[in-house]
Amino acid sequence: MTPPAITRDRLRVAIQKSGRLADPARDLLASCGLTWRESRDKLFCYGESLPVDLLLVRDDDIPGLIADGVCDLGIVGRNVVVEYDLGRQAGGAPGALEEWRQLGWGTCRLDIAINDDERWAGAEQLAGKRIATSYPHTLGRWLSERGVEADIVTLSGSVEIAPRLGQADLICDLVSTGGTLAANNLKPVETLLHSEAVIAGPTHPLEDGRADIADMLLRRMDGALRLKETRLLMLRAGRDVLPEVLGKLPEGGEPTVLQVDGRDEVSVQVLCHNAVSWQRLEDLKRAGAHTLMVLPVEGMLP
Ligand SMILES: Nc1ncnc2c1ncn2[C@@H]1O[C@H](COP(=O)(O)OP(=O)(O)OP(=O)(O)O)[C@@H](O)[C@H]1O
Ligand SMILES: O=P(O)(O)OC[C@H]1O[C@H](OP(=O)(O)OP(=O)(O)O)[C@H](O)[C@@H]1O
Ligand SMILES: [Mg+2]
Repeated sequence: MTPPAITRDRLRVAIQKSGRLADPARDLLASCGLTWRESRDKLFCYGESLPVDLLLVRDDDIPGLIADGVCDLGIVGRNVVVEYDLGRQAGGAPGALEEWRQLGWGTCRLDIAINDDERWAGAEQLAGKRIATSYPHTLGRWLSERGVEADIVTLSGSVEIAPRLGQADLICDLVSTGGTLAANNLKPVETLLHSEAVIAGPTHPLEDGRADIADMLLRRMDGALRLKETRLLMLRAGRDVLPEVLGKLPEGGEPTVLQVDGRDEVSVQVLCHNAVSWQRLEDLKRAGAHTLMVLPVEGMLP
């Protein structure tokens, strides 16, 4: 069903109310200059500094809210987006969502895992087996791509104990450290999906004033994501050792070299787009630099 055309002059972003993605999502939006006032039931945040409101929901509800046009964007795991769209497609509807940005955190995998003491010989051995999962559509696609017919047992949680309870022969679930699998005597054997948090949005561009607001938010987000890793490296050095010191700077950045008043010394500043290691600082010190400082960058306009 095509959602009705909705006209709004404020952008609405769905984020997880509580759980793994809740705090990083709020931190990211706050780093874009967003401030908000929370409703009494803590389900809605009214954007004060920008016309961007937040809806606080369970992560599973985020794709549907976007597809129905209730929200414009959402911060959610790729695993949830993919499962939702495959579910729609299984029902004959077109996919409704796209990844507008990849955020690089909330990373995990959707893996097939079997009992520790079993041998893995490939997907064919799953024929006729019962597989417990909360991702029936993603698993279904993977199996059908391999021509394997298995029995998918859909569970909403505690998937890892299904084999022990006799509900299933193996599982397909999210894995990060692998600790939960190991605690349940299971081992991962195949990865169906590599996931991370994403900005999910509709497949079509936004209309009315929301398009400009979304552009601005995404522009700020791109800047914030880039700045997160960016550091300003500052140091001092005698003019005589400057070539050696410059040779030890991280690659990429263009250093600014300033004369220090009344001394035969310079101050060097350079933007680094990756972490500056202790080893790097020691190398610079050995080359003759002193008073080295690495500072986070809060904001930047080119
Ligand atoms: N072990 C993990 N390590 C890292 N990221 C994970 C892990 N498990 C899940 N994730 C990612 O974080 C998202 C949210 O996980 P969380 O456990 O908070 O969800 P949930 O229990 O479904 O919460 P909700 O109550 O909102 O439905 C997952 O959809 C996935 O993208
Ligand atoms: O590989 P690990 O680091 O052990 O993480 C994997 C576990 O994390 C998630 O569950 P979560 O802890 O969110 O509990 P839930 O299943 O109740 O959501 C996932 O469903 C796995 O059970
Ligand atoms: Mg959920």
